[in-house]
Amino acid sequence: MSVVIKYKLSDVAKDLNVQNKELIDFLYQTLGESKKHTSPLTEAELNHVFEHYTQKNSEASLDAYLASAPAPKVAEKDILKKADGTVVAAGPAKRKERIRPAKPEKENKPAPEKREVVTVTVDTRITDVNLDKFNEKYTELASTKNVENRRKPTPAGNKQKFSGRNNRRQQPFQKKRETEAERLQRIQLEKARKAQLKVSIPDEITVGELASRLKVNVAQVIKKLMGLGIMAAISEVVDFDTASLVAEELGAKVEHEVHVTIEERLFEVDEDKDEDLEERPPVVVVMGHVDHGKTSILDAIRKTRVTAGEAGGITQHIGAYQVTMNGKPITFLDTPGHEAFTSMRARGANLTDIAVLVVAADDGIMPQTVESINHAKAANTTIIVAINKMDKPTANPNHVMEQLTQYELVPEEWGGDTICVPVSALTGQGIEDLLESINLVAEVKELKANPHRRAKGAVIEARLDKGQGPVATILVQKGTLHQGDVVIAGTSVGRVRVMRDDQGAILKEAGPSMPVEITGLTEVPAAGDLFDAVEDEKLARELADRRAAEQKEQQFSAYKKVTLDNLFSQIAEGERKELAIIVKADVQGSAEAVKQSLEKISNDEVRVRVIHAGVGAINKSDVMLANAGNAIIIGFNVRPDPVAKEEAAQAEVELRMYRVIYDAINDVTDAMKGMLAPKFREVELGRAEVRSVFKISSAGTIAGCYVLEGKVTRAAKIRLVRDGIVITEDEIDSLRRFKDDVKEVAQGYECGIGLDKFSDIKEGDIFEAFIMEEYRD
Ligand SMILES: Nc1nc2c(ncn2[C@@H]2O[C@H](COP(=O)(O)OP(=O)(O)OP(=O)(O)O)[C@@H](O)[C@H]2O)c(=O)[nH]1
Repeated sequence: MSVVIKYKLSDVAKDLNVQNKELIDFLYQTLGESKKHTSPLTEAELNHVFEHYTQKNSEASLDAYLASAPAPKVAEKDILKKADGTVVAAGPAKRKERIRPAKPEKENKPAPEKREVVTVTVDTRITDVNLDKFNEKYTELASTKNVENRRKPTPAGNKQKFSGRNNRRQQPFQKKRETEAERLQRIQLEKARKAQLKVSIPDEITVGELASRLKVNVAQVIKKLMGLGIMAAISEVVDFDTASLVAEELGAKVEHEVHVTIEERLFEVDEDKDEDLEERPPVVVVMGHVDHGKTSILDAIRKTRVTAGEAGGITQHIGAYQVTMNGKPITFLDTPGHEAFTSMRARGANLTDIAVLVVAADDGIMPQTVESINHAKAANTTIIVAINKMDKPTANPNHVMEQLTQYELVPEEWGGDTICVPVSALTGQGIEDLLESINLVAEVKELKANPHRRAKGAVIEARLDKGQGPVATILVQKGTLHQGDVVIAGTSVGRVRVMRDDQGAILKEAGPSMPVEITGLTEVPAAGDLFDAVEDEKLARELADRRAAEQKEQQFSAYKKVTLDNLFSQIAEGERKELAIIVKADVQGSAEAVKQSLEKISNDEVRVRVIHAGVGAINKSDVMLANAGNAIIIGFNVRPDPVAKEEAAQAEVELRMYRVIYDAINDVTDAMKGMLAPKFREVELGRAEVRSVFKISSAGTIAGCYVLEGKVTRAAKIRLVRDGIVITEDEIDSLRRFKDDVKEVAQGYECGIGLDKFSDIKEGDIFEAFIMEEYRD
């Protein structure tokens, strides 16, 4: 930003004792600036001019100067004498006068040009002219003439430097000079402040806020933005890049203001680099219908490690364990059923890589098998089918495989990609095959994690031990957990005191996919809570406190679970594009029928997706699945069991019971449409022709009409059409037959119609009567 100093060119010329024209030419030639004698010169121009003339003068040499200008010398000498009261050596004084300020003459007004020269030098120096440069020049001059310099040395040496303060002698101009000095000083200060001004700008900032942070006028910011091709009003938001461009243009130093959450400060949020990733064991969950042998298979698998010669010992139940197959460890979540699985998924922790679906070979696929399939699919987990109880004579694995195909699980041997392994938990037959298959799938999945970072994972289960305090089994998902690490799990913080594996062995560290039991937490975390090893315990406690407060708050303000009542607001707010439904019915046929009918009612705004359709009472597992997938449950001719009812109430999962399919379909359809913005369409009622127009003082303009077709009702709107052009649309103010107000007038009858606002009715106008009708698709 250039600072304009209000020195007219003519004044400067006078000061420098040159012709206006000379200065004008000089500026034009050197700077390309066309100036008039009245034009004010900017600070830069003044500097330029001053430098030029100073150099010119110095080149002339003092001797020559003194010798060649006796007349002014006398005058200046006089001035000096009078102002100082002392006689100052002529030579240096002469030189000083050219560059030194203030030799005002109280009684004898000095020659104007002399005064002005001084004034200019003072002012120029006070602005940001590089004083050193001029002092240097003066030093050179002074040193060459030092011998002749007979004046008393000044305190700064025997040369006088420009100081900006040696202007005391120019009394008549004192005031003006001071004002100018102050002004220039202020400008200088402002400049200095601007140069130093540091602004911190967030990712987004309003124009007004930016201006206030830059300590400038909003108009200036808007102008700069316009320069960048951005039209933005005071309240509009600009991004960091734009704002920083503006700020820099206005001379400010920009800092990026970043809001860092506690989580960001606490957790390592950066993505792992590919080169840091290392192979990790797969995490496997065993699922299936009740009594198909989940527990037996988990036990059978656990036994393999004893037979495989691994360190045996007393196996303690820690909710997860590892076995090694062909040198490769596999982690099993020892939680039959999908409880942990779903509760974790509801919290966003997808722990499992592979689901072993246990199907009894003699029983085939049962309702909970289907649930399990749906759970696994919803979690994007690869399914391996263990066809169990192969030792039984009634085992029919082919039948199981056939059934599986109905659920898009086509066995490998039939050309699909689902591995089916016949096993017997009882005899141990096929268990190793199962483990090998798991390794195979794991290999294909290329499961990797970075062990070289702070540990991150999830709580599998937790309990309060009388002796040890809170004990939690956690699964490390990435990083390595060390004894002594500070961890935060949900609202619980603590230092890992003792860390054990599933066989009770004390560990110092645990890497990815390793399940361990830890003590040292301050409170018992919930299964499914995510845990993070952190560096800053204090910050972790702060986060835990905040989480606890948030949890409380959430309990009070109902969590926005989808219900048929709020479905629409959620759709309208763009929060919901899909309505997930779980269907439970009395018989498979109805379940299928309800499922298909529901899926058909998807519309543009929302897709209905039945994530699970099964037979039997609504159970806890349905509620958990609904909770994890934010679904509603529709029961057809079935009831929820008491546990499910309680769980649903707690988790705020909506349960809807129907006895007629049609009602269920209708409710869902209504809920989906109910919140749509109402749509209107026009319904034509009839047309009337204006045959005469009356002006009645009490009623205004009345059109005497004849109803050509349809009818005209009192509530109708009227579109007035004249020669095929719509003149206006209005409402009916009065509708009369003879003297009576009527509700409607049918085709072939005459009536008088007064419009609400429009009165410029003409004979021959056509009144089209219509109503607006709300409708739904
Ligand atoms: N013959 C035979 N019986 C088995 C086999 N596996 C399990 N069983 C039996 O089937 C019954 C149920 O086995 P569990 O392992 O408890 O089945 P589960 O799926 O864990 O059952 P829940 O935990 O109740 O859901 C037990 O009586 C087991 O002995 C097998 O391979 N062959």
